[in-house]
Amino acid sequence: MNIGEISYTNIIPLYYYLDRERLMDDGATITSAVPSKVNRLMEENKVDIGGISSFSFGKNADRYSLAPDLSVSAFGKVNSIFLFSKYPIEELGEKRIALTSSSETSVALLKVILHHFYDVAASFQVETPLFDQMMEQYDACLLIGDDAISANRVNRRYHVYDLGEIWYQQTGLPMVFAVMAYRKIMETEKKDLLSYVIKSMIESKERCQFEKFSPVIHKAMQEHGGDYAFWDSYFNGLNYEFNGEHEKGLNLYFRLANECGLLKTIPSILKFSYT
Ligand SMILES: C=C(O[C@@H]1C=C(C(=O)O)C=C[C@H]1O)C(=O)O
Repeated sequence: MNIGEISYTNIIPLYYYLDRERLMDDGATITSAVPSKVNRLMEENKVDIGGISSFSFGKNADRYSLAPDLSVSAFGKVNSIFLFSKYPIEELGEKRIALTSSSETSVALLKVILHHFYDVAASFQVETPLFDQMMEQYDACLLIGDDAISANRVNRRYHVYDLGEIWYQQTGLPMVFAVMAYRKIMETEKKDLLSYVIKSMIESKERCQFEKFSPVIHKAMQEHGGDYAFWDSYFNGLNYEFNGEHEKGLNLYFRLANECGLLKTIPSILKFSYT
């Protein structure tokens, strides 16, 4: 079984306390990459379970299932998914926007937000997430994860919009950026290991929450700089659950993405076949 791990700080709590040695002994491997790559590996059957973009789950809901009680979500500001813009968001009609190649959820979310909430038709181009280059060549750019955090630290020039905040203001629902999904076939092929992995991720999350994210905050400080208070507020602003509110938020996101032509069908999802 190959486990996909998103290489961004925001998802660390779900993986932090995994017993990697035991997983290796049980024949599991872990592949770490940016969300768009984990999504692709799972589509190609090279990853069997992993944190993936919720949008990618929506595209593949016929052959994926959701692991219970796990997500990367926000009820409001997410603090790492930003649109940086030379113009106020209302004025982005006919402007050119660079989109990070690392994301699927936020790329579709930006299109949903501009179309449904601002009635703005911009043009989009996917680019490597390099802030300065993107802003040299475009009117605005979308960055996520650690790239967005670094860019926001240095930015003094551009308007900054937090997509989690806009979504929450407009809908009153949480935005689910990543889900923990697995290929349905794992339920028959690797049932025991699948149960163990999901249980371990839930335990890892709960232990991080119990410790108020302290060890994870130190890890983030070492890897990315920034002080304790910054990362403390970052992790506390994220939400790692998946309950009825998340399900409502995700269903609305899928419906609006379908109305924009981004999703062919509205996936009927969220029936956990694993318990
Ligand atoms: C909160 C975040 O959520 C991420 C956003 C994703 C996306 O846009 O596809 C995918 C996985 C999440 O880890 C972030 O990266 O800042």
